[in-house]
Amino acid sequence: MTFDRVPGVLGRIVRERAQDYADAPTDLGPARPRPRLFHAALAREGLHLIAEVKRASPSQGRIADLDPRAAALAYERGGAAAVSVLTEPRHFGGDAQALLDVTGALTIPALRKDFVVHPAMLREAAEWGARAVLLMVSVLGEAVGTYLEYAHHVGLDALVEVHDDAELDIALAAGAEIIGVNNRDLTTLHIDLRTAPRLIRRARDAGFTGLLVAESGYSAPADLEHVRGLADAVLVGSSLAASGNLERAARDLMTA
Ligand SMILES: O=C(O)c1ccccc1NCC(=O)[C@H](O)[C@H](O)COP(=O)(O)O
Repeated sequence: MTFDRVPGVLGRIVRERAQDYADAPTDLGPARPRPRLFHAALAREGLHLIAEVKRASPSQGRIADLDPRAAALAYERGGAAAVSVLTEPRHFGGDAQALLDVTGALTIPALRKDFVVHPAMLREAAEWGARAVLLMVSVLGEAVGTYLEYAHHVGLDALVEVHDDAELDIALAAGAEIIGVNNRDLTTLHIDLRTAPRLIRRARDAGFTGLLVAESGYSAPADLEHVRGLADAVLVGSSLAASGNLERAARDLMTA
């Protein structure tokens, strides 16, 4: 699979990741049971927080020198239902050890947040203790259905991310159980908080009965009013990571 058609910053990142995994074996190993712990954490009544361990990003540069384990434990104490851990090294300051440190310490489930371009990344995520992976329709296109099967094979839930109507149609056709709508256009890095509520309504109108996650750009309780009663969860990184007190920031953000 080549990624020449993926534009902008995102294109650069995914081509780098494809190069990183160019020689990795495609074998997923034996099938593992899927306990659906990430799904279960978000499926209860109400709006849940997926708090992200995010040390840097293309839009913000350096955010905070977080210790991943301490950060994730603070998020857990602050009421997060799940954590997202970046493992992309060049632009987000992530690595395998960050995920291993988090999954070794937490009781809530962890999502491996990376730019999945190769089946080996799913096998790794399972081996490193993640309960879910991010699959981006903007990167994988129609192949997201195949990657969804790979994720399930290794026992992982998948957060299938979309940003526009065409990507949502692909996620629905692929049989996604959890769809994330990213408010951030990953080509321009522009954030529009109207994107998630619009596409979430569209998914429900199309008969989608799975879980819906609103992603990116949330920093205050008032921001969440756009998605309260619509989304099952919000995925928040930069504002929490930069707060200086992750436990309190997580708790304060979700207080209606
Ligand atoms: O965050 C970025 O600048 C970025 C740039 C290019 C590709 C992906 C990027 N971020 C991934 C995400 O969408 C976020 O990490 C996640 O949704 C949390 O967003 P935020 O709360 O705005 O940090």
